[in-house]
Amino acid sequence: MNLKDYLKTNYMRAFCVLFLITLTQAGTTIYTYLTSPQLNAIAKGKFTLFIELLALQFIVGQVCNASYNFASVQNTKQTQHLFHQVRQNILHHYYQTPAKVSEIENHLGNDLQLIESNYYGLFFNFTCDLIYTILTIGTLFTFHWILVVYSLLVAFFAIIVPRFLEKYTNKATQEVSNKNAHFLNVIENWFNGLEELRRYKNKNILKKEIGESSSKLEKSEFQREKVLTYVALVSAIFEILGKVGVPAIAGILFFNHQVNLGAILTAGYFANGIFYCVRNCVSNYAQLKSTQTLRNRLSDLQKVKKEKHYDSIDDIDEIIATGLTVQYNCSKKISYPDLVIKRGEKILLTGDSGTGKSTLLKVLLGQIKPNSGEVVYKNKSGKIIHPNLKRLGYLEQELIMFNGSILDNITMFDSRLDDKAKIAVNPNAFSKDVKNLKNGLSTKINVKKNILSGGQRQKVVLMRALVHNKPILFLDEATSAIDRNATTKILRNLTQGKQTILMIAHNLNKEQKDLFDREIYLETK
Ligand SMILES: Nc1ncnc2c1ncn2[C@@H]1O[C@H](COP(=O)(O)OP(=O)(O)OP(=O)(O)O)[C@@H](O)[C@H]1O
Repeated sequence: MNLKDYLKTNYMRAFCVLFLITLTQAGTTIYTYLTSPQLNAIAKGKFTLFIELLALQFIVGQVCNASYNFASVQNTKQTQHLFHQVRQNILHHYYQTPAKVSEIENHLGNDLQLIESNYYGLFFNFTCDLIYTILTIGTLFTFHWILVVYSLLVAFFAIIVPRFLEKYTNKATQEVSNKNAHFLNVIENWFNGLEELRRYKNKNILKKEIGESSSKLEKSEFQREKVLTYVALVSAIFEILGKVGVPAIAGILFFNHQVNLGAILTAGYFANGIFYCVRNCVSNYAQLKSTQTLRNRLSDLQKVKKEKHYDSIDDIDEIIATGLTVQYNCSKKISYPDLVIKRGEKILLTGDSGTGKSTLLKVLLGQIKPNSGEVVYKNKSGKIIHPNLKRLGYLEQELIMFNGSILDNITMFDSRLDDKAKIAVNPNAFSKDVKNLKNGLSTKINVKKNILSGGQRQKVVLMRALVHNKPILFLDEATSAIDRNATTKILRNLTQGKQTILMIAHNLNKEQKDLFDREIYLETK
């Protein structure tokens, strides 16, 4: 994210902002310059000329006022438009590459805010100050070239010295972003379990964890402010040198009859303006640069990744897993028997708790890389293919619902599947549930206030996979919250279909188990 992106958002508007800023600053220079002929008119007793110059100053002042405010509004419009695009691009990135909610929140919230106030907002002020400085130093020529040389010399040092501190400001800003990401992460982790903490009266752990993270964020904010203050401090030394030096030189030139009386006062005004702006430019520039790492990171997030070519999931004829082992950090190694799952097979996966059933589904789905062994997908002619595993049907234990109607949650907002979804209701034992809901399938779901029971949610998510014709379904305890009769009905429907099914389930009765082609039992080793 940089100036080019700002310009690209709308070239015409960006040009308009630049034009208005230049107009404002040229006006401000003329406004100050008029003080010199006004003083000379007073010294020479020309009252009418003095009043005319005063009136001209008034008009110029009003023009500056109007153009500055208009530029400011247009700048805000341009920046917000750019941010809207950035947010869209980042969302696209996270659609392709999943991440923690807190990380996404940090980028879309805090980081963008930081860039808005410390980059685009500052750039506007920086440009105003820079244009004013150039115009004013140029105007000093009309008084005496020595004033220009002195101003340029002091301005040069005022700019160059603080640049050495740049790398520290950059580092400090990055640190604030990291600490903020960590803070949001801690909040997400601990507040998810707030109800449970209340139940067991565990306020202290919440206070401790959030407190520690908040304190680190506070320290990093303070450190950043400290570094920026040092930059401002160094800049202020040169500002004073310039503000005092220019009128002093103008005074010497006056006593040597090189400039008139008005020039002393006006050069003093200009010096105030120049060195105030130079100081602002320097500290603003340091802040602008301090956002560079962050801006680069957000730019990277906006790069559109080329979609990989995948084979169709409909071509999968066989899944073969050989020599699989998985070792999590803090638990013992899980070894799996070799597996061959043929197209259309209905397999029940059972075993004691913790034997690695859910982990196996995640390995087959490519979510977990095994420590050894491999999973290959083959087509009808026995050739290894590379399907997009994210497209396979998968029902996790944690069910994801969206704000929308129950029908939307089944069709995933694709109204072309409405009829299919309505047909799926009966064989999936959902008819009774629909009758009990006031608006049937049109009943709205709010994810924050879930109105569906655990079993009803399982039925909705199962129907979601079925109406989307997923050729392979991995089901992780997909019927665990559904009553026995309804489960039998659902399993009967499921096992009569063409899909390949690998389903983890506990406590199925014989009748239910017999619906499957075979059972894989994972043993504790
Ligand atoms: N994300 C993880 N990090 C560390 N260890 C994990 C993780 N997920 C699972 N495990 C460990 O791996 C082992 C297998 O877990 P898994 O959830 O696959 O078992 P399971 O057979 O599905 O259990 P259950 O029937 O109770 O759902 C367990 O010992 C568990 O503690």
